[in-house]
Amino acid sequence: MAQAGGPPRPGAAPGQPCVFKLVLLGSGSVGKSSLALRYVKNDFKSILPTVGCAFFTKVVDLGSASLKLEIWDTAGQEKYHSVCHLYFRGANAALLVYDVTRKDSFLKAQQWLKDLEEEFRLGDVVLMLVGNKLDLGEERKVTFEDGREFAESKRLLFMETSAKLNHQVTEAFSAIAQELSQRREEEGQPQQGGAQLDLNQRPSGQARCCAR
Ligand SMILES: Nc1nc2c(ncn2[C@@H]2O[C@H](COP(=O)(O)OP(=O)(O)OP(=O)(O)O)[C@@H](O)[C@H]2O)c(=O)[nH]1
Repeated sequence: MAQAGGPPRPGAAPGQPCVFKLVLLGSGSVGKSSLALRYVKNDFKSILPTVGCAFFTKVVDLGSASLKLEIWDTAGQEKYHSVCHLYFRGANAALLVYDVTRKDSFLKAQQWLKDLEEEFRLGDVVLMLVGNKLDLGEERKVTFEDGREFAESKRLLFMETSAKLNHQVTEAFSAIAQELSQRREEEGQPQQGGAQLDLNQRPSGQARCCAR
């Protein structure tokens, strides 16, 4: 099980990409691990339910800059719910994942948003609602409009994906990375680490540049 506080964070050399923490949240079996696996390794296979949290990293090349995503894949089973709260501390972004064939998972994603509201000022975190298992369209219980309307009402990014068919998976993570990068630029922060880094200043919701 990954540690809630994250891996050790040695000081890194200037010129390294900024590091952003992204958490995957949602009910059990909605496809969080499959989305992470598809994105990081372009693979799809049978996966055991996550215990606690799994951890992936991916460097994203945005052309003008690159950034490193630390992807925290939390366990969706209800018995791990309270533990998951430990993992989203310090997150810069969250994917709220539901299964388009399961209404309960859509409602659970909404509940996760409420939990996040208690932990963060929502504007400080990039949030995306993701309806996964789009390939099971005939069994769909949550319409595209349901998802889009809820996302719009809460000012979330929104996408429907299929980890199985590799549909919109890279696009979803890339959209998050773009938004993180854009916000960073708007804050006037460098995209690469360097002299402006203040290692003592690490408020929640801010990217950590070269501090890892
Ligand atoms: N048809 C279809 N099945 C999927 C898709 N994504 C995941 N699955 C399947 O759904 C099941 C659960 O996937 P996981 O990725 O383990 O789901 P999870 O949300 O990480 O589950 P927990 O670890 O319990 O939180 C597995 O059998 C996957 O193969 C998809 O896009 N389409």
